[in-house]
Amino acid sequence: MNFQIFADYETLSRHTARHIADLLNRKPDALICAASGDTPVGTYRALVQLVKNGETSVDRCTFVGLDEWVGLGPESEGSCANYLQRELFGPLNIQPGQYRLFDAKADDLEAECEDMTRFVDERGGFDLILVGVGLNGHIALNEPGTPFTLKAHVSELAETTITVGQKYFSTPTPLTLGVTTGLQQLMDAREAILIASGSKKAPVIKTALEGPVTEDFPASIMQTHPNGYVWVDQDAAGE
Ligand SMILES: N[C@@H]1[C@@H](O)[C@H](O)[C@@H](COP(=O)(O)O)O[C@@H]1O
Repeated sequence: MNFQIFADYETLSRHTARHIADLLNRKPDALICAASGDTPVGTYRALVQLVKNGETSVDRCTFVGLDEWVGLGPESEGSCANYLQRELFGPLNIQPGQYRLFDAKADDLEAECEDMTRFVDERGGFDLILVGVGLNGHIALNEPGTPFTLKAHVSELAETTITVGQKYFSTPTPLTLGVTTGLQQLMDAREAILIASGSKKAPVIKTALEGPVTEDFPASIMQTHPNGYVWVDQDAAGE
């Protein structure tokens, strides 16, 4: 695993965007799993800049949304779909045929997860998965205690996730379940990048990197990824 500390959020974001651009230049039809959340905003903005400058192209790649709140769709401001459209697909002019998002309003969520897993498997797995980390150590919506061996699945949200998740919504929103990419898919991805920023994430990063590798702290799985990168800013490296 590669651990690097960057001076600030801007530098971290530019470095991560550059890494994605390098992958796209090597493999223009790459399959990329993209997180939502506050952390990757800077990375996506930097990537948009690189594309605008002609340093890379997203014309042939495919994106998969990392996770979604069950019951919410793109019309909901706090949904992952809305976020990815706003921060990534819109600014990059990504066409509808170039991405697959969880349908978290599907009647049969298990079938939706199986379908998502099939979509990824049929394309040979992820070339790159970009994730953030929750305050309880979750990756995507893989909460503490989730087996490392799961692919896409329905997850019962932890209390912290429900509380912290309110920051994405302007009015209180009931959240109970999620649909999420599984940690087996993160392990199977040819590259996995976890980014974190800010002092709130410092204890999380310490436990993820120095604690035992355990399903009780999902982010610890990064220690075992053969091409895993944990990139943080100074504040997130504080502990
Ligand atoms: N489900 C999302 C994760 O995919 C995200 O990476 C994490 C951190 O979010 P943020 O970057 O806003 O701190 O928590 C959320 O609950």
